[in-house]
Amino acid sequence: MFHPRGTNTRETSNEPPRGKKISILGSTGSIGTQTLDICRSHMELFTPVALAAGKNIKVLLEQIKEWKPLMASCDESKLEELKAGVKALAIPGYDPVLLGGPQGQIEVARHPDCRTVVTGIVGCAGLIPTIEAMKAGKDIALANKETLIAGGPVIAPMFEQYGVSMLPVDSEHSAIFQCLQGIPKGGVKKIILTGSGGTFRDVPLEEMRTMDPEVLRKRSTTHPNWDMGAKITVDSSTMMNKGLEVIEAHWLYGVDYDDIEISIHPQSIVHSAVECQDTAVIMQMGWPDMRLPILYALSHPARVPADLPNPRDGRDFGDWWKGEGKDGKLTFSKPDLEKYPCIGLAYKAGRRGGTMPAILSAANEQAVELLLTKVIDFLDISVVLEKAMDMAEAENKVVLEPTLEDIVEADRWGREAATLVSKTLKTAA
Ligand SMILES: NC(=O)C1=CN([C@@H]2O[C@H](COP(=O)(O)OP(=O)(O)OC[C@H]3O[C@@H](n4cnc5c(N)ncnc54)[C@H](OP(=O)(O)O)[C@@H]3O)[C@@H](O)[C@H]2O)C=CC1
Ligand SMILES: CC(=O)[C@@H](O)[C@H](O)COP(=O)(O)O
Ligand SMILES: [Mn+2]
Repeated sequence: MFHPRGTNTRETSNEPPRGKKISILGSTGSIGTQTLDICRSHMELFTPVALAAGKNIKVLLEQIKEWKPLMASCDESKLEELKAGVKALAIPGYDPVLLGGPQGQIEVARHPDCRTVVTGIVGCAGLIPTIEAMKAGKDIALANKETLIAGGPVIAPMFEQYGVSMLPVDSEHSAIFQCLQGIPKGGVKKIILTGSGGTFRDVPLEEMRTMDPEVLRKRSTTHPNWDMGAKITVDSSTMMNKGLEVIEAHWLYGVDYDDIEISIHPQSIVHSAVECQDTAVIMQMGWPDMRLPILYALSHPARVPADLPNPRDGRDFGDWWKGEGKDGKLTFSKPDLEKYPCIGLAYKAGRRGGTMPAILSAANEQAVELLLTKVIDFLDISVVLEKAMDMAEAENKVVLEPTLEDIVEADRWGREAATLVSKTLKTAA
C-alpha cells in the first residue's frame, strides 16, 4: 500500500550541495520569491540560472538585476517589455536569453545548466514544462501540486524512465517526506494530512449561508496562518487545497486513499504526520513558513543551517516551546464534510482515477477564477465542482488509462464544464 516513487532520490551524499544550479518556474510568485530568499541566504549552496515569470515584469526585472540568470521568460504579451527592460538595465557583458510564452517556460525548465527545477507556477500551466524538465533529466522540487494531481498517471512512470526525483515543496508533503526519513520499508500504516480549516474555520456553515457574498468572497482570499498566492488561499478556504493534497500524497507516496486522513489543526504548527505500523506517530513541526520546505527540497538529504524566524512576527521557533501566547496550544479535530464538501469530491475523484482528478482540478481552477471575477459566489464553488464531475460521468469524459493528450483535453474540458455549469447556476438564480 505504501510505495514512495518520485521521492526515491539519486542523492547519495549527506553533505550540503555546493553551487546547485536551479531553474524557477513562477519566479515572481509567493513560492518563487521565497525560493530566491533561500538562494540569497545560502549563496554558496544554490544558484538560480533560469527564471520563468508570467506578467509581472517589474519584479522579474528586479530579479534579473540581482541574479543575472542565463535565461528568463515571461508571458508572450510582455516579451518586448522584458527585452526593453533588460536593455535599460545596461549590465556590462550581460546578455541573457529572453523568451516568451509556453515555449519559454519549457526552455527555462530544461535549461542545460540546471539540476533542479522549482515549480512555483500556479495551476495546470505547469504540466508540460514539468514533463519536459523530467525528460531532460532534471529533478523536480514540486510546489505546483495541480501538475501532479492532473498528470499523475503520466508522470509516475517517468521517475524510473528518466531516473529523476520529485521532492515535495508543499508543506504537508515535505513534512511527510521528513517523517519518512529513517522509517524502513513496510513500516508506514497511514498518512495524516493536517489542514488549518482556512479562514472560515470558526464560522458555522449556517452563518456562512446568511453572510453577504461580497464579505465571503473577500475573506476567502485571506488565510489565518500562511501568506500565499490567491488561488491556493481560496482553496484553503474551501479546503479543496486539502482534497488536492490527498491526491498529491497518493501520487508522491503511492499510498491508497483509504490510508490518507485529514485532521483539522488550526495552529498550522504540525505540518503533517505519519502513523507507523507499531502505532507510533511521527510529526514534523515548524512555523507556517514555506522557506523550510523549499530549503529541504533543495538540500535533501542534508540539513543545512538556516535562520527562519516566524515570518509574521519574527519569533524564533524556540519561543514556541515556551508556550507563549496562542502558539502554546496544539489542537486536532475531524473535518466537517458538510461544511467542506470539496474534501469528499477530491476523495471521490482520486478513487475514480484516470482523468477525473484532472477534470476536478481544472474545474476548480476555473471556479476560483469565476469567484475572483465575481461571476459566482464562494458557496457556489463546491456546487459547480460536483455538477462538473457529474457531467463528466454523464458524457463519458473519464479516461481511465490516459495519455498526456487525454490529460490536456481533460484540463480543457474541466474548465469549460465549470463555466457552463456556473451559467446554469446564474440562470437558476
Ligand atoms: N504559496 C505557498 O505558500 C504555496 C504554494 N503552493 C503551490 O505552489 C504553486 C504556486 O503558488 P503561489 O506561489 O502561491 O502562486 P502565486 O500566484 O503567488 O504565483 C504564481 C506564479 O506563477 C506565474 N504564473 C501564473 N500563471 C501562469 C501562467 N499561466 N503561465 C506562466 N506563469 C504563470 C505568476 O507569474 P506573474 O505573477 O509574473 O504573472 C507567478 O510567478 C501553486 O500550485 C500552489 O498550489 C503549495 C504550497 C504552498
Ligand atoms: C503552505 C501550504 O503547504 C499550504 O498548502 C497550506 O497548507 C495551506 O493551508 P491549509 O492547511 O489551510 O490548506
Ligand atoms: Mn500545503
